[in-house]
Amino acid sequence: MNSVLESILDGVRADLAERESAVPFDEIKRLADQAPPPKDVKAALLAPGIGVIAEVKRRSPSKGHLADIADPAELAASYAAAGARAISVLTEQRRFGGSLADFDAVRAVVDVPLLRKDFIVGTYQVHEARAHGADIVLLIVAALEQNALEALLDRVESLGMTALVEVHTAEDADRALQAGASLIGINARDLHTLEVHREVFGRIAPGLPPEVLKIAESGVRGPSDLMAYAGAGADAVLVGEGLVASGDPKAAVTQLVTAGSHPACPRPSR
Ligand SMILES: O=P(O)(O)OC[C@@H](O)[C@@H](O)c1c[nH]c2ccccc12
Repeated sequence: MNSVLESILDGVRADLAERESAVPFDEIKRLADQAPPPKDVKAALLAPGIGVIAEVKRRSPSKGHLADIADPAELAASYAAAGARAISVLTEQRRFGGSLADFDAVRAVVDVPLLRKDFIVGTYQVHEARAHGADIVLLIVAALEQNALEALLDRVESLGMTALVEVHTAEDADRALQAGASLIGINARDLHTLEVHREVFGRIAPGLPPEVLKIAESGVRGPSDLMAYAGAGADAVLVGEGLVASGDPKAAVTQLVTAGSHPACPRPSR
């Protein structure tokens, strides 16, 4: 595993150990069982047009500070009002400045499916995501051994949620399919250099079966990037920086949603 990812995971494990001692596993499981049922994520993503998954993101390892988000709930409500199909909330604290408090604030005000965007390393975090009302959980292939990936995917599905399985390479994509992923995110950001290479999507997506839903992750600056990803077979795009650092996230997400539902926007064939 590469060192950027390894050091992020070290921090994630340390923070997780603290939460596990504050709220024991049995308790988080009980809270997960009491949460309102998860939403039908695939139905939301299969609606006509290319979907936009809009992200609440304060900072990133590559750029540092991205945006002062005083009120994540207000930002998320504006995403949903503009027609975002789903909302992603970073909950990793050390590198991305996110938190479960941000997630809760967003969950309280929006009805669209919510993605817990974090580095999931164990089952505790999956139940924790459900306890906080998550519908989608990110599983990053590069961060997990194959047996862990498979066990976590089963756990996510057994709680009625949907796993977004993130890949960076064709080898990752094979592992995701092997694990049974039906929603795959192709992340254009290189894990080693942290640079974005948008053409990665077009290299990997054609090798995925048509019934797999494909999300293009990272590097969407505006409608023309959305159109390009759509032309390469994306069902939806996941956008963070391009919204939060735009100065007017509501206008930026509206432009993307409009482009994604425009008749000229390419559609995946299935
Ligand atoms: O801000 P961008 O370039 O629009 O990227 C969004 C999203 O793809 C990115 O936040 C992301 C993709 N996979 C991740 C895994 C962990 C943390 C963050 C991410």
